[in-house]
Amino acid sequence: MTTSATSHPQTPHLKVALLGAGTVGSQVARVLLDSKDELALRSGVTLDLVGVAVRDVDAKRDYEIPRELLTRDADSVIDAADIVVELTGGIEPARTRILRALNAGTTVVTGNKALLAAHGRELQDAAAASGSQLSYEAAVAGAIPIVRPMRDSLAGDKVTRFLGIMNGTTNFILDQMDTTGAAFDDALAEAQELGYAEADPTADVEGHDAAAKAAVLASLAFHSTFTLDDVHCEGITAVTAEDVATAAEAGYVIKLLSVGERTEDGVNLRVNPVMIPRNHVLGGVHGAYNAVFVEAENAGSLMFYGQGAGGEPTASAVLGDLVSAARAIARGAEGIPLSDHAKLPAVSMDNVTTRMAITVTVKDRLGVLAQIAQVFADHGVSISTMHQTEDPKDQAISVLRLVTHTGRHRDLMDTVGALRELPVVAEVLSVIPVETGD
Ligand SMILES: NC(=O)C1=CN([C@@H]2O[C@H](COP(=O)(O)OP(=O)(O)OC[C@H]3O[C@@H](n4cnc5c(N)ncnc54)[C@H](O)[C@@H]3O)[C@@H](O)[C@H]2O)C=CC1
Ligand SMILES: N[C@@H](CC=O)C(=O)O
Ligand code: NA
Repeated sequence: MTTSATSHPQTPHLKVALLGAGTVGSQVARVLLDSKDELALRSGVTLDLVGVAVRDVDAKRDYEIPRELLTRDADSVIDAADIVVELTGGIEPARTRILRALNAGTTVVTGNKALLAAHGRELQDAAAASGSQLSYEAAVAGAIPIVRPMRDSLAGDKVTRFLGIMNGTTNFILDQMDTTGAAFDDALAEAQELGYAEADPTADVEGHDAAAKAAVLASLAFHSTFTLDDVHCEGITAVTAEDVATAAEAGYVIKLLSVGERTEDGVNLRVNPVMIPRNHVLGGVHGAYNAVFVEAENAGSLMFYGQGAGGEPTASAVLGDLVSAARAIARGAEGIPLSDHAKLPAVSMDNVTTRMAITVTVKDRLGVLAQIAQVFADHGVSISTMHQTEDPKDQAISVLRLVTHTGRHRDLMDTVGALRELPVVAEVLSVIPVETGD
């Protein structure tokens, strides 16, 4: 930290190094450079962007960063900085670079949920050992303040559950399929164009990004360490236009939900596509918007809503962390070590209770419905509604749409397994949990 630079002599100056100048990084650079005076007045600290480490200094960027700031030498800018902002993504070299900064006592701000969900504990320990700060508001639900409220505002409460829409790309795709009838691939291409998707959008559509966020948020909510492997994860690639249309006919909409739920034995973490009533508050979360509900013993229900992806919204979260970290450094404060003292284990899906919408095609024979009903009864699963239509392509086949009453996940999946084995069942077309909002 210095106080000698010329433009803002009255405030302490901090050197900021930026790693990565893509969708989010270029917007962070824009705010740091274009709003430097305003940020200094607001925070009492002048943030000097001293270097931007990139792979290609000549690449075209959303915001033109002065050429003299760009470098391919990440280590030099890290070593020269008071605060390092990591926005390159992925595990390596991001992990090594962040550790280099933290081990040297340098504050780090990152949006890298993939890294945090894999090596979060290692990074927290490095920060604790050197007294440096590690902040990552952008890593969960983009612009929405949720990491800080979970870490600080709810530190005196006991969180019992969070659930929400935490991936902008998949919400955008599902919303486009629902509202415009767009094809999956076209909606994904548009989400990529708008800067919502990860560098490899497989992470979005397979649910890994939402699962990483669930692990990061759960670690804070339940004072334990969870990784990506602890999250039951199903993406949206198996969701068809027919599923979306069928859900719509029944007054439902399909959303990719991320849930962290305290149980008797630990914490269940899951990400999967779920049918929710169209008039449910999560049914009204459109485009790349995200929403997170949190339930805590004393606070009751809380809801957080906002833009979950995109360069500018995500830059807002990064800048919030930056200003906050700068203020702490200026006061001489160290980072706050994050404890995982509760050490709650991740528990499997087996005992999670849910309702399930199951669509099967059956051979249209006498007694087929009785056979189907028997399979459900054998597994202790009760059917709530059943709707039979003729397959327009084949009159010998019927399409059966069933919705169950609430049952244990394991019983429901065993039922589906038994249906697959039943000779009268031609195909199990889809199996989607139903959230009733009760
Ligand atoms: N795009 C979004 O809406 C959000 C992104 N994030 C996270 O923010 C981070 C950045 O995301 P985006 O800006 O969207 O990604 P991006 O792919 O647009 O930008 C990453 C940039 O880093 C550069 N880069 C990659 N490896 C590098 C290396 N080894 N050295 C120097 N530069 C390197 C790439 O060339 C690219 O320009 C990721 O961790 C992502 O998960 C978090 C919240 C929202
Ligand atoms: N790819 C992510 C970006 C924000 O975290 C998403 O679509 O939500
Ligand atoms: Na956030």
